[in-house]
Amino acid sequence: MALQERQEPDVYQENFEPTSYLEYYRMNQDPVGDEVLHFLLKHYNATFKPGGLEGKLLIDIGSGPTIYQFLSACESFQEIIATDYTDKNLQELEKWLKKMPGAFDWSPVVKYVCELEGNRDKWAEKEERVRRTVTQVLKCDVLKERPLEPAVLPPADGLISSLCLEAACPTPQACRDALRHLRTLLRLGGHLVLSGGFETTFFMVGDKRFSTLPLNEKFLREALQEAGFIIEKLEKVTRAAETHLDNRSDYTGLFFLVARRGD
Ligand SMILES: C[S@@+](CC[C@H](N)C(=O)[O-])C[C@H]1O[C@@H](n2cnc3c(N)ncnc32)[C@H](O)[C@@H]1O
Repeated sequence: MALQERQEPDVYQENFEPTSYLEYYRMNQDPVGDEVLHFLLKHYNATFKPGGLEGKLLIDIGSGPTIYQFLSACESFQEIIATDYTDKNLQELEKWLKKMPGAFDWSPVVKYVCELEGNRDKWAEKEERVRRTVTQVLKCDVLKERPLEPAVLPPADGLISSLCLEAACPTPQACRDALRHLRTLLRLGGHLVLSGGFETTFFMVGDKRFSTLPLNEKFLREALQEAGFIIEKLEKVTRAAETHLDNRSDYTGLFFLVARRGD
């Protein structure tokens, strides 16, 4: 199938400012970011705790400039590869990974996850573990048949992706195709851990508005089945009343699912 040509100007390369986006993740300062973090961190912790998913290689699809999604997975995967579509996000990730000046302070979020794991004092150690485990930061485009080209990687044991597909896919068919593209990165029996918002049509990054593909449970179940995944767990939460007043995005809820790649 012909690659999805980008008609519109490259809104993410041009307008997605990592430092503006990171403002959502200043813990205890942003109700929307807190709602997302509390939900996702709880389920990442439950998914990657001892006895949960584990393996050699985990690839994060559409990492953005964030590292919260690695905090539990770094305990059960030997190597994590972060990926994103924009150069600025990849540079922001490198800033934190290499402890460069001006990097975002994730320590409140790291401490929160260490508390979930029962040892808040280990937060500095946890940060170093993430820095050791995230070995590469690669360019990614989920609309391409081979999302990570030109990089060629061994089949991953796991994929994670948070709040990316709804941002990256302009149509439902593009999302179905993206799931098929992601499947090619995963070994047979490997797991996809997918999370995001329900019914989101836009979100703001600073003063820039990004349109998104509104997802719902029915569509996700059908699209994942069509792409050859078996859903093993799907958690969801309705958006809290107090964040509905926040007009930076119109998501109605959040989902977190674990699916296995069938043969
Ligand atoms: C809402 S942000 C999510 C970032 C991060 N995963 C998180 O949990 O906050 C959406 C991300 O999707 C990325 N993106 C946009 N188009 C993409 C594409 N075609 N392929 C992969 N990622 C894309 C953007 O660069 C951005 O980092």
